[in-house]
Amino acid sequence: MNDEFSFIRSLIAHRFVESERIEVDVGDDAAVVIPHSDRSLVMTCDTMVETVHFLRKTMSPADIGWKLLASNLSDLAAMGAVPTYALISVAVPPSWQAEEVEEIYHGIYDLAREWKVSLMGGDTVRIPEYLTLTLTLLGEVGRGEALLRSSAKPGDVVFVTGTVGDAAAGLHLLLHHPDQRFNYPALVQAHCRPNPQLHIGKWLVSTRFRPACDDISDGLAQEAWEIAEASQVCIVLDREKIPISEQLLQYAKAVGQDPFEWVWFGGEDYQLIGTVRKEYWAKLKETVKEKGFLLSMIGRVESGTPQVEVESEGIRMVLPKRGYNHFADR
Ligand SMILES: Nc1ncnc2c1ncn2[C@@H]1O[C@H](COP(=O)(O)OP(=O)(O)O)[C@@H](O)[C@H]1O
Ligand SMILES: Cc1ncc(C[n+]2csc(CCOP(=O)(O)OP(=O)(O)O)c2C)c(N)n1
Ligand SMILES: [Mg+2]
Ligand SMILES: [Mg+2]
Ligand SMILES: [Mg+2]
Repeated sequence: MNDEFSFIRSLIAHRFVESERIEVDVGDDAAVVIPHSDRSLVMTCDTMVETVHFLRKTMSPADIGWKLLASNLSDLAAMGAVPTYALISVAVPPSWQAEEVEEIYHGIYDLAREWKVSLMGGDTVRIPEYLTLTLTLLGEVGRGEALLRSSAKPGDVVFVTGTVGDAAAGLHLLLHHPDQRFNYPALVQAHCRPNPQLHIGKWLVSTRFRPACDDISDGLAQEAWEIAEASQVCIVLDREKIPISEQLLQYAKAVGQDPFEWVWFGGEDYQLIGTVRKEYWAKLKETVKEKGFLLSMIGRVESGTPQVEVESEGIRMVLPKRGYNHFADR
């Protein structure tokens, strides 16, 4: 890598672009697109840092690219939005080769193609030590239709998509028992190649039931707390109803770990947690089967102190407001 400009050209050579609304493409000082006049613009941004979000031994370059876009798509899914354009900033240290960064872009493009996200530009700089990637993602949603953390109401049903805790168990496996990776493919997949739940987010908007919604990046407990606080309600989760995968239970048993540590506090599941009026739940559940989505009822919303409680065998306890926290040790 001895020329910044030819490096950028090689990175964007294979990008996915699909839009009739592009006025000025990559290559000028900034990109220009024509907005949809009747839709709201949705914006999000998430970063991945080597040693904090990945290590060379936990994820391949293509996995890192995929997950960078997936984590951003997941935030749009949580808003019920449809993704459109992305910008990527890469800060490359001397320990990473140009070919490896190109591999990262291949991972990004694989997922970008799936969701028709056009890469409209970015930035490329050097950094002394650790590879750092930031993706800014734009999307759209109908005016006033975005799903909010603040719309949970007493009486609502709490739901979650997919299974939870797999990504954290996958990380444990990749760090401590990498030789076991082929025995637990779902855990490795959950950590390295999460699938953002955009179909479900978009469908939730289309029902017009106005559910509350949040994506699970920092852990089920943390995200449930975010909804409880934003909506000023008490969320009661039923421990026995939390969807946990067979592989997670098997792996936890094999390595003598408490599966619920990963389920509640692990994070990076990129599933959606939300709440919806009780009378709409039955209708949601019907459509879910037809569409092949996995959506589980895991609790209820009550009035009272804004907090999250767990109920198990008739006993209720406050679930600690704990999850992944970048500054927990400061
Ligand atoms: N450094 C920052 N400057 C401005 N806004 C930020 C910054 N970091 C986070 N935010 C905003 O704070 C909110 C919560 O961020 P975060 O916890 O990262 O959300 P998520 O877990 O959904 O990615 C978002 O609206 C995000 O855009
Ligand atoms: C090497 C390594 N150590 C620890 C983790 C676990 N981890 C890192 S960041 C994170 C939470 C999600 O990232 P964050 O930047 O907080 O995303 P956001 O909530 O902003 O979407 C977790 C569980 C990891 N993925 N890799
Ligand atoms: Mg974030
Ligand atoms: Mg989020
Ligand atoms: Mg996020």
